[in-house]
Amino acid sequence: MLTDRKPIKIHEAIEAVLEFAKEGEIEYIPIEESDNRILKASIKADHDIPPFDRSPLDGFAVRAEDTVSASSANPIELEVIETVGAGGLSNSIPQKGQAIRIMTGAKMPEGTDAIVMFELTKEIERNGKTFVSISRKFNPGDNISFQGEETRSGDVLVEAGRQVEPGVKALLATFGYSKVPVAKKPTIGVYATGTELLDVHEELKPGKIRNSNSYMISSQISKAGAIPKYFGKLVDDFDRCFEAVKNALEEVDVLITTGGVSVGDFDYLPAIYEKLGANVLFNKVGMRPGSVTTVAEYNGKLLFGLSGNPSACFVGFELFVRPWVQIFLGSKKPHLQMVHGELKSDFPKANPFVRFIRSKMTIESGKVFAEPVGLDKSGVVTSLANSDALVVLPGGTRGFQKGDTVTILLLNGEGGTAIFKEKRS
Ligand SMILES: Nc1nc2c(c(=O)[nH]1)N[C@H]1C(S)=C(S)[C@@H](COP(=O)(O)OP(=O)(O)OC[C@H]3O[C@@H](n4cnc5c(N)ncnc54)[C@H](O)[C@@H]3O)O[C@H]1N2
Ligand code: MOO
Ligand SMILES: [Mg+2]
Repeated sequence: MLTDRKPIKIHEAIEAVLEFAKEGEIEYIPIEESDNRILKASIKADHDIPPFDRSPLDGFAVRAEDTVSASSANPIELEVIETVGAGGLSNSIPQKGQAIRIMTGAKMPEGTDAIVMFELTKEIERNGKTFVSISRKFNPGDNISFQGEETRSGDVLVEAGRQVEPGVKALLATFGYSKVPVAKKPTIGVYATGTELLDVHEELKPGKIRNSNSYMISSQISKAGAIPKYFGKLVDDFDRCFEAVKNALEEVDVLITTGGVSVGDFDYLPAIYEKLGANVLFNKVGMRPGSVTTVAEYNGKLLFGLSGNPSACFVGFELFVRPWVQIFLGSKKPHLQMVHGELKSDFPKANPFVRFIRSKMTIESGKVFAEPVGLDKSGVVTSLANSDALVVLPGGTRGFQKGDTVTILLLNGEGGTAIFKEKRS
């Protein structure tokens, strides 16, 4: 067993993984299924918005010149010759002294050049005809929503690499994208290793625990935008694990294993990588939790050997696997978003290595705070349910106090452009 492992820096490990990053192919999917997918092409306006001059009000389309002499002392009357609703078109061209009743969104009738809202008018019925009384002057162009005033044909409205959110979806629909060009999702295989693991439906037995990692990791894979393919759990048996890993690799873009990656007698992943002839990028990282995270490459495919300890497994995924997925999808912000904020409680433990503390982020009076949650050990699972951020405490430090400014990595949200880089180690 290889026990003299040399830890590398976190950013070096991330960079080593991203040497094997590649962008996936494009696929066209129905707009209804495009939520949260990443656009592979920018959205370009292929027509003006609005596409025609239209009324922004319910009222009357008039010839402005007819209103020149109108005042409250001297209102003018125009004959209403037609009514047009949104989606309809006028059939007549108003002549001097005539107007068209018009609704919001309807195309401006030919021959009219101003809109007067209902509230500024009075309607009069006389001799079977309808007239509208107007008591002020309107200028040509008053209250018209002009063609192209919002967007011109040819304008790029959303860049490739953006996620489809409700506002983006509105544009996709506006420009007729019934099929949306998005990045094809990579498939990421998951094997949980460990003779101690029970299935979720099984009763606890002495010495055994339920397998939580594969569910957690599958969920992290989906959240990162990829497709999880869970192959099952494996007992710690070299030959069975070797065959399983080798075969699974053929079916996926990336393979994650959890557990069996440290220096124990039954930690077989390092020997499996060796027998495979895989190129091990690193097998120890200067961080806690997740120090045993090992990444290997075989025929251009990455094998992530994440720790069996749930918190270490979680952090290993977020730091190393997530950016690979995000780049595959074409995201321009593949890393966890980094902010600075105030520590909400003391953290007295010394940190020989950089420490990622599961934390809850809050914003109070416009200031960012982070509060460590739960027990800070790599085997802990409960704190994960209550964290939405990782507080990063630098290595070589003797603990931190409430009120100290710290770096915080956000687990939710749109991601960031910068790779986390430790200042000291
Ligand atoms: N002599 C040393 N021992 C250990 C070292 C070391 O440097 N020297 N590192 C420790 C650290 S740090 C970690 S982290 C763990 C990593 O161990 P492995 O990745 O080999 O994982 P396992 O040994 O298989 O399991 C560790 C732990 O996690 C539990 N586990 C495993 N799989 C699951 C799962 N699917 N769901 C929930 N929990 C799981 C397992 O039962 C163990 O308790 O090594 C330390 N040892
Ligand atoms: O790899 Mo272990 O999680 O450092 O804590
Ligand atoms: Mg182990």
